[in-house]
Amino acid sequence: MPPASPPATSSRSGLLASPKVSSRPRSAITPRANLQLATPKPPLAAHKDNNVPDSPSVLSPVQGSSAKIKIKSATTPEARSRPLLVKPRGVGPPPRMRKLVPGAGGAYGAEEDDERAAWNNPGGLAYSHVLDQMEASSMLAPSEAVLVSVRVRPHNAAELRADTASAWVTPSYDQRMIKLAKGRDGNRDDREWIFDKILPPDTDNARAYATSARAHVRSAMEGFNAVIFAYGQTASGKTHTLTGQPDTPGIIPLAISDLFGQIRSTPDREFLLRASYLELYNEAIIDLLSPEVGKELSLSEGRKKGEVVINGLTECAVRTEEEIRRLLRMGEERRKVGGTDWNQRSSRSHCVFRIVIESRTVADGTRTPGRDKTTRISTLSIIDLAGSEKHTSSKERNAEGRHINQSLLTLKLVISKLADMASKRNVMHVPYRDSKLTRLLQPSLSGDALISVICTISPSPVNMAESISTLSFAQGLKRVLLSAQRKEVVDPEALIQQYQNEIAGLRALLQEKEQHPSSAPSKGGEKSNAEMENRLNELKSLILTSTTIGDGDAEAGLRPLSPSRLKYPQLDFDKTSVALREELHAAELRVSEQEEEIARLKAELEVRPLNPDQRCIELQDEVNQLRMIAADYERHLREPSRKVREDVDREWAGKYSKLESQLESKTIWANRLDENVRHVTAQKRILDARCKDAEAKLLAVFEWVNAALSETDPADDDYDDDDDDSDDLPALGGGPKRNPRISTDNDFGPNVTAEKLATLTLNASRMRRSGISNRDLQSEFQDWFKDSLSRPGPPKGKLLRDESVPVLASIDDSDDMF
Ligand SMILES: Nc1ncnc2c1ncn2[C@@H]1O[C@H](COP(=O)(O)OP(=O)(O)OP(=O)(O)O)[C@@H](O)[C@H]1O
Repeated sequence: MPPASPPATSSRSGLLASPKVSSRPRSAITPRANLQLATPKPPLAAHKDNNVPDSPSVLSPVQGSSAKIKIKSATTPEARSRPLLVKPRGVGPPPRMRKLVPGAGGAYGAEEDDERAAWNNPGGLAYSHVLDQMEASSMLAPSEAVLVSVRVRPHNAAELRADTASAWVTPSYDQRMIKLAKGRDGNRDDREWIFDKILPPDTDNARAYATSARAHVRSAMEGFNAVIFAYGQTASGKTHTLTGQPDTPGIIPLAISDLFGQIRSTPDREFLLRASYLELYNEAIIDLLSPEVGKELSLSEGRKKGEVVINGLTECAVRTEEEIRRLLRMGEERRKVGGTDWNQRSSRSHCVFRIVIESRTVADGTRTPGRDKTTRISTLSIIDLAGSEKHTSSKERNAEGRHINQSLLTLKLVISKLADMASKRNVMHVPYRDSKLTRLLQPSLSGDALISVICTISPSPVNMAESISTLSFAQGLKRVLLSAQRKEVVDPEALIQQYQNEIAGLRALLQEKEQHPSSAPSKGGEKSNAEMENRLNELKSLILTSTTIGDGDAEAGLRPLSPSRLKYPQLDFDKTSVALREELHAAELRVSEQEEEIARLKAELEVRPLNPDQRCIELQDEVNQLRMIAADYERHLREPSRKVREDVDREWAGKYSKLESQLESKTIWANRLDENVRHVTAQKRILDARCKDAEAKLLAVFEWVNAALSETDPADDDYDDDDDDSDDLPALGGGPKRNPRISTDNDFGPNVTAEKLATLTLNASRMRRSGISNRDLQSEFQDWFKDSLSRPGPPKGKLLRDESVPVLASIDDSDDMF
């Protein structure tokens, strides 16, 4: 069964200050830290452990210490205001004796001067340790100063291509100093910076946690508000440091593990943990754990001066590491990241991961409250600031960048004002309200929390200006004064106290019901036993003690450093036990199936003949038989198909030849038709010409006849030679009476003979004599003539070879119409 998701409470909560839970009246939820400080705060020992990063908590107060509640710095105000840029002249070797020793891959340098170190440190004490002791007087007490570390990331691939040299070095005589390496021209900017820790590029996240965060995490368990944040230009390694990767978990996952480890090793206290996660994107506060994705939250003033309340922030009570990790993953999926010109996954917002820790004493590891009635309430806040950045090629990124730069600028200003205040300079106003980031950080920056800042810088000379800017910000931070105090309150409304009260009430009720099962429900109301038991179990599970936290969690807490994790990097150690159990079950099923299969195969093998040669022969036979069958099958398979194909071929060949002969005769027909068309066209042309000729001739004939008629006057005796009708004919072809206008030559064509003309003329004269006028005669004659012309002649075509194709005989040129 999957573990129940952690209960979420929506609260009006002050970030980095006193936790608030909305279920309680606002007046009751503010821990009265200033009123009820019970346990004195002992001096913290961070500086002693500077060179032993893996040692236990360095800021945890020693139990039972009788030191003052608020630790004052051993230094004078003058010492506090002294700049932290300390150059240990007179201690370090003279510059000419130092030589630059490239770090791994030449990426980072460290100056080495063994001779000088031996000379200066005859006892063999680590040089930096000597310096630690020397510097101690000029440093603020850790409880009052911000712990500032500088982490130089390794060169990335692009930087390595451009220039493998690091812009920064840490001299071997002072592991807390960082300074600029010699430039290409051999010159060097002489500036040096000293911080609490310098983490060179080869530092892994586990070491970064041990040196820069563990003390703060453990202090938070002890009841001090603690803030850890990463600051640096974009792509300098803030997210890598805080979140990390599955194989190199960052400060947040390591802190979670550490918290649970601490609970395990503190049998005299019980704890209640609540987690929240928010981001500050373009000046809007977004709740990353709210069921309503992208829920925007508002800020308001708390009741105390400088207190800031985030209204409606979701806080989830968590029981196991896995639950917190799940919440973290959820928040990380929701937070705004985007590709920029410098970082493929750049954080586009400031993110705050926060755990509220409540704890109380218990007697001997039991749930019985101890004699101390106070509840410690503290907040551990881990903040991944978005990186300052230059103008990018994306519009959206530029808008985000403006907001990021603006809020970081305000943060710088606030820090510088606070540093001035610490130096007793007259500061009228600290501009917390100029950005939401500084408003959120106000309670911590104004001194209510232990602060550790990891400033990340790039090793590349290209980013030198930004790195120097980061270092000066870090320097300002070192001058800020803190006055964190343990938050121990006698608060009946502390959540852990409320839960304990409810647990006690439920237990009493259940006991009463057990003793008097028949009695009417009294204080328990309508709740059934089962409901009460469920609630009781839920509450019990939320209150964590060394006995309720399983070893698994504790082991998981040290995952990053565990040998198993190192040995099996491919394994997902973050899986829930339920998921792992399911996987195990599935794997077991598969194993049992495979075992069955193995058994079956074994049985089969046993009944097989053991002689391998025999088996080979058998198999060879089988193969041969199969080959024969296949060949036969192929033969039979091919036979019918061949026949079918032949039939089809034959059928199509017949069709083809028939169509071909049809095509041939059609072609002949078409050719002849074409020939005839051409022939007819030619004949038509001849006929047209002849018609024209005939018409011309006809006209000539008309003219001639008309002329003959007009010359043949019936009254003229000259024409009437005898009584014979023939006398009526005009004299043609010459004669004494012939009209001279009438040509005697036959120029009407060979067919219009003189006889024909004579007949015509005779007819005409006969008609005239019978009283027909000249005009009528002429028209009559014309009709006759036309009639004779239009009378159809005999068909002149004849059919050749094919009956359907008439082939016309040529018109005989001699075949005149007349
Ligand atoms: N110490 C380191 N060791 C190995 N890789 C690192 C280290 N620091 C950073 N990187 C790599 O450099 C790249 C940029 O780092 P990261 O995203 O942490 O930068 P950032 O400062 O959070 O940037 P931004 O402000 O844009 O979010 C990442 O690919 C990261 O894995």
